[in-house]
Amino acid sequence: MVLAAEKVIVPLDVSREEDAIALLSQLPEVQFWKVGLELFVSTGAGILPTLKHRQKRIFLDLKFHDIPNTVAGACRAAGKYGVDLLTIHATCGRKALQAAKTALVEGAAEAGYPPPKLIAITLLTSLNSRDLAFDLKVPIELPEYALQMAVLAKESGLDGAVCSPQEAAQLRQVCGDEFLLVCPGVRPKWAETGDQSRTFTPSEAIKAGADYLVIGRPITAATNPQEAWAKIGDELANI
Ligand SMILES: O=C(O)c1cc(=O)[nH]c(=O)n1[C@@H]1O[C@H](COP(=O)(O)O)[C@@H](O)[C@H]1O
Repeated sequence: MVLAAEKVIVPLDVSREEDAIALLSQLPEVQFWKVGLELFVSTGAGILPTLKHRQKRIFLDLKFHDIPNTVAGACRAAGKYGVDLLTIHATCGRKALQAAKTALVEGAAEAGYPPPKLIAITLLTSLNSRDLAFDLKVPIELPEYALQMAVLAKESGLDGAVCSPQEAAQLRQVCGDEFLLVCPGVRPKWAETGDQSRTFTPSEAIKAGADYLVIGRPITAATNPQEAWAKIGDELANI
């Protein structure tokens, strides 16, 4: 039996802090929340102390992508927030990933926090094989590309990767049990796919080896978010 509260991260993809706080209140069972670009760019870091005050875990998903010196500076600053997870694109390259990890650990230590886990975006779950081949001009198969990005992250000292659940089993096999796999692109059978391309259902994603599932709109855009959360909870409880 898998508990949704231990496995599901819900993104606060809203532009107003009051809407984010309304979601926290509507979904008290959710323990792990994601703060991403929309909320952070709209309102700044103000939501983070609110989440900490409520003893929630925080995934700060700012998807850094820059040169080593710049990502290191951003990671040092992010480490001071006391978050649990932080994202960077694997395509920053080895030197930037290594510098980011070092700076993140130092920043957290300076603020008296344990080191957050730094996880690498392998290939956004909205992209498909055609996008990769024809637009991004990457001449290798999509699963192999995602795997190589995860291997780069692991070799660079990162703690895990963000991947589609469709690639989770292969990444788990190659990167090992300690490597954290966080999977967006999760859609219950009853939910719309929207802009996600590489999806699995919650139970398929867990069975494939995901440590955490990021599930947003199927819950947060539902007419009744509490009911949607409960349905996902039932699906996971029956694995
Ligand atoms: O880093 C992420 O969390 C992320 C990576 C990725 O490849 N795909 C992806 O959808 N995400 C995030 O996961 C969330 C998915 O939300 P829904 O599509 O509403 O379930 C969004 O907040 C995205 O920013």
